[in-house]
Amino acid sequence: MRKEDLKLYLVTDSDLANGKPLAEIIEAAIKGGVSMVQIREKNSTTREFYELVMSVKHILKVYNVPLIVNDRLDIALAVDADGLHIGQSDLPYKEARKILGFDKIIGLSVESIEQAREANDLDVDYIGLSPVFSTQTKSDIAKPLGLDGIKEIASFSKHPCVAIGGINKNNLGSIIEAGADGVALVSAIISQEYPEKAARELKKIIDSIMNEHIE
Ligand SMILES: Cc1ncc(COP(=O)(O)OP(=O)(O)O)c(N)n1
Ligand SMILES: Cc1ncsc1CCOP(=O)(O)O
Ligand SMILES: [Mg+2]
Repeated sequence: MRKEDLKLYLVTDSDLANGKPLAEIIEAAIKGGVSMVQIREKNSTTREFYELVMSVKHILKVYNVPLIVNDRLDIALAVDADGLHIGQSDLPYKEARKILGFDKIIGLSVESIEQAREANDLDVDYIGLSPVFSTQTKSDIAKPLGLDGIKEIASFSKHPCVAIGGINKNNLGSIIEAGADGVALVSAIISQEYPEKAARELKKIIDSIMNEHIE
């Protein structure tokens, strides 16, 4: 995985898609600049989750965008996904790595400074700083890390960092300024009438801030 893949990371939730097919939203979002996609289904059966991933897999392949499965190692294996995202209550990282091997991407959520320090002892591919702000999209969230939390974690973490939770076009710039390598979003893309336009707008903000820092 390249660090750049984390820049604009789409996390899906078909319950928030207003009835639109997820494949359509994903393709539009990729055209707008999404660089990585995680399929996250909290209210689906195993079969539905599997079939959903299979139905979008070819799109990600065509655009060469990594496909990550949330929570479910079995589904990640069954669909031969590029990787798996796990949190602090999911399968332990070491077990997931043993089964998936080092060719696959494994992302781990950290919900505190302490967990981010512990993650420095693991060879995860990236960490998800979760949540940065409060959000309606996920009910069981930890206390928001805020921009200060992102700044602190980015200063010592040896892993690429992607922030998640309550991110939109108005606060995204401050997260990149705080040192995150990217942002992961659900509603700011999935629930929009024009996901391509929404993604393009978000990508433009990220690029303008990152380019400022290079110059
Ligand atoms: C990129 C990214 N970061 C954090 C999370 C949250 O994972 P987790 O804490 O396991 O919560 P659920 O998503 O499983 O509800 C994520 N999914 N993606
Ligand atoms: C999956 C997840 N993990 C932490 S917050 C969150 C939901 C983010 O959704 P949104 O981008 O709509 O706030
Ligand atoms: Mg999880």
